[in-house]
Amino acid sequence: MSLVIKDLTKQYNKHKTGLSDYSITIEKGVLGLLGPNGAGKSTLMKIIATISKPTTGTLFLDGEDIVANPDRIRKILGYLPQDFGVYPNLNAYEFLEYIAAMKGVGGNNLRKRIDLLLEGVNLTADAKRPIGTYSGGMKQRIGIAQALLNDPKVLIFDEPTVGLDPEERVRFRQLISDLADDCIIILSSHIVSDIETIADEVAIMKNGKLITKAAQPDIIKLVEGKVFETLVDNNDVAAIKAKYQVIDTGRQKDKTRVRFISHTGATELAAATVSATLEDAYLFLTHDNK
Ligand SMILES: Nc1ncnc2c1ncn2[C@@H]1O[C@H](COP(=O)(O)OP(=O)(O)OP(=O)(O)O)[C@@H](O)[C@H]1O
Repeated sequence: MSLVIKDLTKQYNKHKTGLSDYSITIEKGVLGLLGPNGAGKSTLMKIIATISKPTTGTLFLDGEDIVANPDRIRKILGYLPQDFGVYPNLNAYEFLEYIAAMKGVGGNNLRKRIDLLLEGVNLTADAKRPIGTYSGGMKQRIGIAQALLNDPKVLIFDEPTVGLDPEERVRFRQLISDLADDCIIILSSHIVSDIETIADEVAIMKNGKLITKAAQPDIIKLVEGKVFETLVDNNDVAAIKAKYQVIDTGRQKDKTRVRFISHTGATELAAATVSATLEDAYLFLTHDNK
């Protein structure tokens, strides 16, 4: 299965561009979308979910035009939007039955499927109380369950880990990795460590454009050898910030540990290269002076 997106542009109005000449090919497995606010992640996901139409450009799923024939993807789609709304008076069972009816999912196995999904998102014990009484994280988990109702082959999760506690993040990761062999899974997050642990490939976006898409090790390679750490007096941090892209700082007794990027080394500082992470690469690639 492959989703081929070519030269996609979404112009919301004269001044607002959601995506600009965006091309990407997405295969089976988990693709993580990383990008700062307004990068165009939700816009891309809405267009793939056929909620929104591109201004120009094409999307083909296994060779079929999904802008012209949205039903082709809708039948096999699971989608968790960023602003997922629930019906507060329904309990989890009733809500999932309602969504199943909307999606045309039925049959003898529906009850069993709902039970399995509720178990998968750890909501079995709370399934009979109104969703309006749920915490933010529990609502997010019912959102994840509804996206999986129709046994989808294309799964789109916009910020799925928002509101989830660490234990539930692990559970979500497990759920996704069980599905990844068989599906295209696209998910966005602001949290680099979430993407790092879930995604096979990462697409880094900024200002409606794709900066790069590759397997994680290949993205990290782009900054390997350029990431340094040094321990300096607290008063010296500002001078380093003025000269280099500082990724992170942390207090260490009466000094400050500074992690920064340099293309040419930093011989004036007693700095050593350290092994790069996805977060280093992400911050480097989306830095304003890039
Ligand atoms: N309905 C809309 N009308 C006008 N402009 C919009 C609309 N939706 C999004 N935009 C603009 O399109 C650009 C991309 O927004 P989008 O929501 O896709 O980014 P994002 O990467 O998902 O951001 P975030 O991480 O904040 O959710 C932004 O400049 C945004 O203001």
